[in-house]
Amino acid sequence: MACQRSETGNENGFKNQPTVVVVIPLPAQGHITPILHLSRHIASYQIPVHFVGSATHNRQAKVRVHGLDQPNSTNIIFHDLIELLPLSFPALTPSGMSNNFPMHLQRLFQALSYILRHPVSQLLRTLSAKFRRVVIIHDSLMASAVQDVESIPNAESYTFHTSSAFTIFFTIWESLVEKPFALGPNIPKNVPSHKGWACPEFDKFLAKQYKLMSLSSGRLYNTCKALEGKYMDLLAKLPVNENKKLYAIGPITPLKKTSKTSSKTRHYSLDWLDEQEKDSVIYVSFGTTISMKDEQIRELAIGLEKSEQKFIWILREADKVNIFEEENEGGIRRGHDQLPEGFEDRVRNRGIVVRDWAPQTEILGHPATGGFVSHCGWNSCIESMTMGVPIAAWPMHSDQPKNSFLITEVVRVGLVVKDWANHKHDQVVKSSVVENAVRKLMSSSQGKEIRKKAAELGVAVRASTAEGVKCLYMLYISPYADEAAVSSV
Ligand SMILES: O=c1ccn([C@@H]2O[C@H](COP(=O)(O)OP(=O)(O)O[C@H]3O[C@H](CO)[C@@H](O)[C@H](O)[C@H]3O)[C@@H](O)[C@H]2O)c(=O)[nH]1
Repeated sequence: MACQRSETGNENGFKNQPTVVVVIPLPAQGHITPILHLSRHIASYQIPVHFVGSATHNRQAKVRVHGLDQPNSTNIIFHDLIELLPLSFPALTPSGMSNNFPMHLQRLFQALSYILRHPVSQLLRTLSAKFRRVVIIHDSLMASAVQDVESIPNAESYTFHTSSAFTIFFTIWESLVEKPFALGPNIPKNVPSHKGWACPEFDKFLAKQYKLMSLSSGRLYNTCKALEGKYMDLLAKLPVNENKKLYAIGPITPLKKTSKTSSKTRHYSLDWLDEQEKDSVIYVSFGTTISMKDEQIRELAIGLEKSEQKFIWILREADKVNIFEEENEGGIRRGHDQLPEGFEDRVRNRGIVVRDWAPQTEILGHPATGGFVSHCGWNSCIESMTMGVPIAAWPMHSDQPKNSFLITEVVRVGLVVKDWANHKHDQVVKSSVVENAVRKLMSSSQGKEIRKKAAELGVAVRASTAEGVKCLYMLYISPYADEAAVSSV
């Protein structure tokens, strides 16, 4: 390796190193998690990583990541660039979009992407005086915060996309009035449109960030060729990506095998899974931006009960702007009122409802987990596909309908809970629909076929980790490493 490991793990210990990396996540869990995993990968090359955010969101990153105590984590230096969030973030008035869209986070995104610009710029200047090369990796929605990169000669920025290549390609494609080329015969034509799945304010913000992305030297995607090679090729052909380097660096999810040995820190859901048969449990979770209506929670509970399948259900509120505020308690729902009376007693031997932060990747990696009811946030999708677990897709907003289409119609490792093309977004999904979807995935011959396909895809996706690692290696080390070192990775 070209770089030496620092003994101290602090900034001063890296003075003689050629490269430093600065990462800037969007302040939402679905964006913080992948950029933190990416930071750990980079840090494992003995490159210092400066992780930038508000004090609140940096704390959130550290509290919720599973396994930050790995040795290379000492190479990650957190910068609380603003102490406390200086503004209050009331929800914007919804204007005709899906009820599920996280409007309260939208105001936070807008504010932070601008507030961070000045302190980020100062940090970059300090680092540029100490290191030969400053590499900035920013979330695709935080381009505003890094726009001063242009004025720093030894700095270059890369855009990190946290959604699928498929969704990003079709979102851009949809927005192009004049199509720059024809789509081939094997490219689906009936991909769900973005319209109605977000909100006009978000679309305006997205357009602004995408415009500023022209300043970056390349794009990083949390995907791999085995999964989305075709869509990476299409992205490369888009005019917006002309002269840009595109890297499929995924999967960046840690490929941690679930250990059977119990420990004090091990989550109780994993101990419960140890008692269950292989592929017998369905995991139910809707990420960190969705609060279901009480009526929907009841229908889901009845559907799970009637399906007679074993389950782990993560029942949480959407994250608020500050997850540590007392009234939010990190998304934990207070009381059990939303569940049908006696529900938890009746399902005691075959289901558990989890209200705290669950170790999702370990649950998905457990041999007893045989299916996943998911909203199709991209992290959940790629974590599930990496672990070879099939998905019952229940998209709610933003990129989720397109991700769901990719899972169910393109790579075919899942089935839809509901036909969303003909469904009002805020309409309650009935218990019978949930029951049928869960049964189909867990105990029908069609479900068995899908599970087999998901297991095969999992093997290919896990094998791609080496390819993703090579991409990262070339991105961060190659200007200073010899060819032999590059090809040996
Ligand atoms: O108890 C929990 C709940 C969630 N997670 C993790 O939290 C992340 C959630 O991410 P994701 O599945 O992508 O869902 P969201 O939180 O909804 O993600 C937002 O960000 C994603 C990435 O851009 C988008 O694809 C989604 O639509 C958007 O809602 C995943 O890594 C999960 O493993 C846990 O570890 N434990």
